[in-house]
This record gives sequence, C-alpha cells and structure tokens, in this order.
Amino acid sequence: MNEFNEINELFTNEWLQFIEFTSMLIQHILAKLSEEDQVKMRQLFESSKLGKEQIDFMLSNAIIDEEVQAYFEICMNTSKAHGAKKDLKQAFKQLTIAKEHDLNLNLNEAIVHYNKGILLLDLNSKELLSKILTERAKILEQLREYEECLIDIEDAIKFSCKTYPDLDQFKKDITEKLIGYNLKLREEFGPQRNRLNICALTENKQLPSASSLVKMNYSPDKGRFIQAQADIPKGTIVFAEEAYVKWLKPSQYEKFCYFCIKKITLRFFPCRNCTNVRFCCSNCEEEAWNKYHSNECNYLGVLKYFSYGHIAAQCLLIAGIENVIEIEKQTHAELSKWPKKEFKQDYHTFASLCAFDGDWPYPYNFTMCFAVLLVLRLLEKMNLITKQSEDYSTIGYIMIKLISKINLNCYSILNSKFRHLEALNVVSHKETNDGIGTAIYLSASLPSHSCDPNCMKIRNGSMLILTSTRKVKTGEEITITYRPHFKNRSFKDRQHYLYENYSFKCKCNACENVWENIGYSFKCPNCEGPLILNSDKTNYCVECSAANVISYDDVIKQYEESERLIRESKKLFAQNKIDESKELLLKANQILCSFYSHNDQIAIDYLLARCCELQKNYREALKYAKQVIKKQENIFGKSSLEVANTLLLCSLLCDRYKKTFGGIFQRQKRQEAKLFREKALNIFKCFSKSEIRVVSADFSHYLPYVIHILRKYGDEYSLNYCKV
Ligand SMILES: C[S@@+](CC[C@H](N)C(=O)[O-])C[C@H]1O[C@@H](n2cnc3c(N)ncnc32)[C@H](O)[C@@H]1O
Repeated sequence: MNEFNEINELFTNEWLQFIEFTSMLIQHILAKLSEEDQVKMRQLFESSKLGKEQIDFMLSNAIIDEEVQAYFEICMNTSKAHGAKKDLKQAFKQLTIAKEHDLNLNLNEAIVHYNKGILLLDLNSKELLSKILTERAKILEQLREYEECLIDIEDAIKFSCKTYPDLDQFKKDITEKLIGYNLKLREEFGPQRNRLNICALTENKQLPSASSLVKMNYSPDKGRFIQAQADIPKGTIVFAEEAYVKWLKPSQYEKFCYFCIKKITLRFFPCRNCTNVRFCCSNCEEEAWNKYHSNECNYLGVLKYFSYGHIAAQCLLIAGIENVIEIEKQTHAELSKWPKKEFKQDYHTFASLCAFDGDWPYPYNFTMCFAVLLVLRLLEKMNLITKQSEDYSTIGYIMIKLISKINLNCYSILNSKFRHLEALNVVSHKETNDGIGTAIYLSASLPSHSCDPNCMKIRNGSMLILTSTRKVKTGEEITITYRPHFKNRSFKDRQHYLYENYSFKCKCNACENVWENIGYSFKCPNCEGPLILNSDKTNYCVECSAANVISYDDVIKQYEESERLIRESKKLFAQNKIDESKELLLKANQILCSFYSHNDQIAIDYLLARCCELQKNYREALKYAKQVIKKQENIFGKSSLEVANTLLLCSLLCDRYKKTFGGIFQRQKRQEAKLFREKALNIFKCFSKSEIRVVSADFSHYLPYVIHILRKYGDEYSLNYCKV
C-alpha cells in the first residue's frame, strides 16, 4: 500500500489521483485473483457496460473486498491526520490576535484572524459566537463592506439568546448605510452594478423554474425536449433554476460557500462540526447540514477523492436512501413512458432523468465501480445501510445509475457568473475550463443540444439561467449547446465529440444540414475557398471539394507562431513599446491572412487599433476598428454585443479624430460618431430585457467610454456591464 501514499503526494487534483490510483489497483488486484476470476474480471470491465454484474462481482469477491477496505482505511487515516478540529483554546488565541490588529487599525489582518478564530470555535457556545460575529461586523463596517457586515449582524442576532437593542440599532444603521452606498454606486455606475437580478421563475406548472412560455414535449428521436408554446422574444429568461445537487471541488472548499457556491470574499460562516468547508451565512450552513452535510461531514476527507461518487452520495442523502430504493424500483419500468404527466421537483424527477448510454472506457469503469464500493462502505459507517441488507447491492447499482445520470446531465459551475464564453456571446477557438464544481438541474436537464442554439447559459453561483439569444417562434425547440458550436468545430468534430461524451448522434439543424464554420476555416490552396480542418487531421474544401490538400501539422505550426507573436506584442504593449508591438502584430496578421476570420484576427485588429490610437493616428485606428466590425458580423452576427462594443469604439475614435480637424471635417466626423453610436445603442436595446450587457475582455480598456455613452444616451436599463 505504500505506493498509494506516494500517489497521494503526487497529485493535487483528487479525482485524477483517484483514477490513477484505481488504474494501478486493477493490476494489483488482477495479480492476486485466481485465473478464473482474472478472466471474468477482465471480461466484465473490458467489454460490457457498467452495471449490476460488475457491482455483484466486486461485492462477492473477498480479495477485492479486502482492497476496498484497505484503501478506505488509508483515506480515513489520512483525512484524520490532516483535518483540523474545533479547538477553543486555539480559537481564543486567534481572537486575541484579531483584537490586537483591530486596535492597531490593521483591519484586514484582524478579519483574517477573526475568521481563523470563528472556524475553530465551538458553535454551541452561541453567546460567544454572537459576540464575535458582532466584533467582526464592526470591522467590516469600518472597511465599508456593508453587505458582508449585515450578514454578520443578522447571524449575531440569530445566535444571541438575549435581545440586544444595540444589535437591532446596529442593523438599522448598516442597512441605511448600505442603501446610501448602493445609491452612490448607482449614481456612479448605473443600476445593478455587476448583478444579475433574477428570481426563480415559478409560473410554469409542468416545469418548475421554467417560464410559462415553454412546455415539455417528446419525440422518439431525442426523448423529452423543451418547446416554445408562444413566441419568445430575444433576451427572455426561459429557465432560472437552483441546482438540485451542487458539488464543490475540494480545491475550492476555502473559496466558495459549500452550499450556494457564492464566492467567499472577506468573511464566512463555519461548519458547526468541521473546519474543512465554509459557508456564506448561517442559513446556508443550516440547509447543507440538514440536507446532507450532517451525514457526510466526518467523511469529507474520504469522499473528496471520489468526485462523481461523492455527487451520487449527495443525491442519495438529499433524497433519503429508502425513498430512493422505493422510487427507483417503480420508475425503472416507467422510463420508457415519456413524457411524464407530472414534473415534480423531487427525487422521482431525478430518477427519471436520462442516463448516459455509452460505454465507459476501461479502466474508467473500474474507477467508477470502485468509487461506488467505497461510498457503500461510507454509508455503512454512517449507519444508513448494513452489509447484510438485501438492498446493499441494489444501492450500489442505483449509484452506478446515478453516476450515469450525473454524467449526462451535469452542468459545470463556473468561477464567475459572466466568465463563461457563451455569456459573452463569443465562440472561442480554444475552450476554457474554469469549473469549480458540478450541478444537476432537474428542469434545465431537458433542453436538447444544438450546434446552433437559440438559448445561452448564464451561471450565478449555483443558479442556472437560460436566456434566448434570438427570437424563438411558437413550436420551435428550445436548445442550448452541450459544448460544440458550429462556429467553433467542424461537422465531423461536433458529431465525434457528442457521441464520445453523450453517446448520441446529433440531429440538430446545423448537423442535419452539415453546416461548416466558414468563418473559422482556412484558405484552400486550390481555389481559396473555405477549407475545413478536422481534429483527426483530415481536411476538405467546401467550395471545390478537394480533400486533404494541406498538412494539418504545417497549419498548426503557422498558427502557433502567430499566437506567439501576439503574446510577445502584448508584452511589448504593456511596456509601452507601441512601435515594436505594432510591428509584431503586423507580422502575425500576415500569417493569419491565409486563414479566414479567426477570433485571433479580431484580437490583432483590436490591438492594432489601440496602438494607432496611442500614436494618435486615428484614421488608421478607425480602419482597424472597422475591420473588426466586419469580422465580428461574420462570426457573431450583425446585431451581436461584440459588434455593438466595436461600434462604440468607432464612435470614440471619430470623436477623437474630429478634434484634429477644423470646420466641415469636424462636423462630418461628429456626424459619423453619432451614426456609430446610434447603431450600437440600437443593438444594446435588444438586449435590455435580458439585463445582460457584457463588455468583452478585449474591450475592457474602453469601458469608461461605454459607461459614458450608455449613461448619456442609453435607456435606464442599458447599463449593466461586467469587467472580464
Ligand atoms: C440531457 S438529455 C436531454 C433530455 C432528454 N432528451 C430526456 O428525454 O431526458 C440528453 C439526451 O437528449 C437527447 N438529445 C439531446 N440533444 C440531441 C440532439 N441534438 N440530437 C439527438 N439527440 C439529442 C440524447 O438522447 C441525449 O442523450
């Protein structure tokens, strides 16, 4: 078992570590099994689908049982060795340091030590907790962090057994300050700075958290899907749903609320039992505790290795094991009878979610099975099941099904509510992965995928919002993208990705019509037509149908060189070496000339416009900005936010340009600036209902100008931006 400890040290990502570990373990186990069992195990895990058979085999084999137990104990001992415990003495030590910092006006340091102290405090000492929360609130007040301060005061009032008129007054004062402060922000930045003000929709009786404009329907091709039952204007919220299960990556335990996944900034509320996880307030702590954390709390050190296994365990705990067994037995037969008449937000619904139907590759399926056995062991420890129970292996099997459902229906929870590229309406060549957790939504699991979707996802903590990105007509299907978009992957790559990851052959409109992304293609050496590149290195020209006419590796090499040049030029730009930066950009531009409209070309033109602007060469800056518009129209559409942003940039450049002229030219440029501005505002207005106007990263430099324009000319709602 020593080698396993080494692996523990090697990996920072628990799940990767676990996969690596189980891959190694399978060899270890095979070597110990009888020849007959070796053959059986190989067959079970190398060829057939994961299910009851594998679970039963693993449960009935004494050697495997021993290995499971041995690993389980290692995890338990490791987590015991590393986990800090509540310690009143240490807590007081921290609180004393905090007080000293407070007296010396080192307010941020004081908060750090209050946090450390509160984490170690026994929450049963309610009066003490209330007193310390009040002290922390006072510091937060001095830091003008009124929202955070108010949460502490409310918790202080909640935990205090006595009535404190002082606390009530404190709450009143801070509430007033907060209103005043928000009004000030509103004056400076417009309404609702950085905030997406969306309440869960409750109008739809069939689908909780969906708008009444949609309903569920069924087709033999796709199963259940969501359909518009009235015309839906662009920018309408069709789903706003809280996650049924939300799982935070262990590496994020200290950074986000373990229950609602809100970012922890200055302060947090601790778990009543452990020092592993943090909450944004006592209400979240209470809810998590009541729903699942009371059971799993002491075993987080073990569970954190199992990722999907942990999420499945949380599903079981939230739903209640007996309930799950009962309902799973009933619904198993019902799955073929879609659509359901009723759609209740209970475990019944979760059980009826579609499951991943493909084959998990070996030894990944062994990893999953092993995780399930470990969770079963944990459930025993929690006194929720016994090994003697006839349902023991059934729960194992249910867990496998749960994992398959999670695999197919899960959404990533992203670090920032606006960071997701889709929210920027940008389809990027390179995909980013800044997931901090995983969530399951019951209603929002139903929309189908399309490579040309009509809705986009926006995350706000663990809340998922789907909004329409164009007008959706009555009867049309509501679609989102499961990742591939016809603007960033070839038809072949899209089909491959969806089959590999979700086990279905995509039948969306874009795929049925074999749409290729011309905007991302390369130039065919024969006819200069759009040449489509697939990730398996094949390529073909849409215009002359020539196949495999270029070397994939050569193109990628050139592309990487252009990327390097852009990187270097950005560095030079940051050092204020504008001429040198421009030179590299022009070189990169030359390389990318043999490609069609890439995002990278847009980035280059943006930077060139910026260089020219700093050189006060507004005419050339305007030329590059106009080139950006053309490419953006090509990629994102004429009325996209990207185009609107660049139109505003053009208007800014015209304004500056005009100052270098006199008389008639000045008037002409003023007129031009106005035209650009009006076009931009018209686009922004279309997005105003969705309350989302995002300024993309490339554009952040012009943010003050955007704010200025929107405040001066936009409607009341057209300013809700986010720096990214
Ligand atoms: C997350 S579920 C969507 C809800 C599912 N249709 C149901 O009945 O529960 C994903 C499954 O829907 C079907 N599906 C979704 N988008 C599809 C598409 N573009 N083409 C074909 N099938 C699709 C596939 O069976 C896929 O495995």
